[in-house]
Amino acid sequence: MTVRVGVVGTGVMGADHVRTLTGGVAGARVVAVSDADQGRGRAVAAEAGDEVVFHADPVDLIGDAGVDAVVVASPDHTHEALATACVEAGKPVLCEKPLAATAADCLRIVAHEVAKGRRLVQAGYMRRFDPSYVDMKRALDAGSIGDPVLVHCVHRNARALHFFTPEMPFTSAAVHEFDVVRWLLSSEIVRVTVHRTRSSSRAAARLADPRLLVLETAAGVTVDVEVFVNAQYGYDVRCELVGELGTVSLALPSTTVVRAGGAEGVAVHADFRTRFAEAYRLQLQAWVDAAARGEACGPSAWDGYAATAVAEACLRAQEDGTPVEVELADKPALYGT
Ligand SMILES: NC(=O)C1=CN([C@@H]2O[C@H](COP(=O)(O)OP(=O)(O)OC[C@H]3O[C@@H](n4cnc5c(N)ncnc54)[C@H](O)[C@@H]3O)[C@@H](O)[C@H]2O)C=CC1
Ligand SMILES: O=C1[C@@H](O)[C@H](O)[C@@H](O)[C@H](O)[C@H]1O
Repeated sequence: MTVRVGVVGTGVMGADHVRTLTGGVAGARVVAVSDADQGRGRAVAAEAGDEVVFHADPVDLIGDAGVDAVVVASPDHTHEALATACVEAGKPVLCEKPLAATAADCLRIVAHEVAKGRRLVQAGYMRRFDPSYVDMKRALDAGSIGDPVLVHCVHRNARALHFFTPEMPFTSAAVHEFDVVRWLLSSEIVRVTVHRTRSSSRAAARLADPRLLVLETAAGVTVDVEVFVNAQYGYDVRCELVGELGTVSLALPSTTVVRAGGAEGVAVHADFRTRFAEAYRLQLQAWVDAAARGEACGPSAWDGYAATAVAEACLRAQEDGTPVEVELADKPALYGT
């Protein structure tokens, strides 16, 4: 079966997903796109193929009988309404992270899905499909490093995007760490502390950057996260799990090492699109395969809610630097124990 996919939002990520679905994912065909910017949307549609339909209104794309499943890659504040419309239409949706702009918005998506009685939403936390994170989890679950005690994370961007607000280092960047740590450790994050340091002179006026976060999980593991969205030199994501018997880390994301001019080195990625290209592809492939089976896989709407709830706890914690508890709603049975 070929899954006919509609993509809402054809900016940086949406256009990337259209290209990946067209050239790197088996069993899928992009049949429709939508974007508030008609020129951009129509250009991406034309590039994807003559038969790709452009819908000016994303709700029309979701309702299109020729669309089996939807990717939502429009801005965060649009996610709740669009993901909910997909659930109402009974169509699988891969919704870019964060699942929605606030934890309350995420929880409303969860409530719609629970009322529908089946999982239709996959949150776009693609690191769960990244081969090196997958290997880390495999090593941990196999007992190779013993029980985990600490995790060290680094999340650096070369430059914050023009639309970055002071909240976004938590709600848009570190939210990836919140998701991947919950998944790696199979444990909820229950408490957060946000440490300020001197801000980089390269940060925008209202942006405190970098930040150091300390997370505590229900199982008592402590996690530190450096989030630095104006690190200048490139895109750099690191993670090391420390266990009672050893450690496991992400390897340098490079296939070659260059030795020249008396130095040895690897290239640093410019942004997430190249660093996580294979993760985005594997995420889409898993989503398409699950949609063809009438199932859902990967991070759920509940996972999307939990990650954003941690981000909101960080926003409260930054006010005076004291630890803040993460309050989660009761987890519906649809999402397991
Ligand atoms: N998983 C990941 O690593 C990444 C995820 N993202 C997420 O992807 C989403 C999109 O981000 P970018 O592509 O960077 O943004 P972008 O600004 O490049 O693209 C967004 C597109 O959505 C369109 N749009 C705005 N409102 C719309 C609406 N109501 N309906 C349809 N189209 C609409 C805009 O015209 C624009 O073309 C965000 O939620 C962001 O957080 C972004 C970067 C990386
Ligand atoms: O989701 C993403 C961006 O929105 C965010 O701005 C970056 O910091 C992340 O690394 C990237 O994966």
